[in-house]
Amino acid sequence: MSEQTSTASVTSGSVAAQTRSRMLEVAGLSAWYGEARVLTDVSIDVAPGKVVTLVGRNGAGKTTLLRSVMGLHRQTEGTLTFDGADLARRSPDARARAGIGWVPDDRGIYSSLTVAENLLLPPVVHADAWSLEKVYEFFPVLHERRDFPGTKLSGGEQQMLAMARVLRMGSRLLLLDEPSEGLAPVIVQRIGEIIREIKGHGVAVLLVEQNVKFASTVADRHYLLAQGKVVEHLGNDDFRAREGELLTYLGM
Ligand SMILES: Nc1ncnc2c1ncn2[C@@H]1O[C@H](COP(=O)(O)OP(=O)(O)OP(=O)(O)O)[C@@H](O)[C@H]1O
Repeated sequence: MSEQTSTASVTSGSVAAQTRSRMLEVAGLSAWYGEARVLTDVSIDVAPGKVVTLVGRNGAGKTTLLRSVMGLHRQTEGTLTFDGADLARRSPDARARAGIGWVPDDRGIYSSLTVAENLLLPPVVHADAWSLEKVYEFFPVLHERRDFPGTKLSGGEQQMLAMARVLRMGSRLLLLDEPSEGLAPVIVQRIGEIIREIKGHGVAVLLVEQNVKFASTVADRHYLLAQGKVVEHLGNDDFRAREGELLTYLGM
């Protein structure tokens, strides 16, 4: 898949032509680390209740894109809007208050705190915040483990806790960085079910994922990143149809 042909299919693809309601809109985003440009003119969008993935090889720029949306990476150009409001000058805290929830790849669980304390520590930042009861109803395993310290949780439980924590804060857009990484297949399947259920609550998800099979079970659309550029934009049916090609391209 050469970058040239791929770019052509972006502009001619049916997905690009669709009109979608946009919760998050990233337009013409470029990002640098010092002199090194790692994102070039990236434009993506995510609608409420939809899951959109960023797929690409290591170093393609996926995490930098998520961090730029959260305001954790600031050496950028381009526009970022959330619910129609410009995010550019807002701090990560202000973006969280607007309803963007960051779930890092290391999950960021406080190991010395219990599950309940991890859930209750961050402030509720938005009126759409899930109550603790709703969180426990949705994630029964967190209720069972509510008095366990973070250190005693499995990787899958930590991932659920990290997602639950931002839902309790009131996030309406979850930024998930490789949620399936390092988890057993059966747990990955459960995380997939949770992501699909979250959609039903109107929550949007922007998901960085290298696991193409997993991505195809949860997502509505996919952006393929290569060397900091969007080289493909595919609906999930096209993504599934081209799964073999994409796996080869990703070196999997
Ligand atoms: N703190 C940093 N300083 C300098 N360069 C960085 C830094 N973080 C990432 N990079 C570089 O930016 C590019 C994009 O990295 P990024 O982590 O966004 O990619 P990725 O697609 O998420 O890959 P991975 O899955 O390996 O994290 C890579 O070339 C990486 O080496």
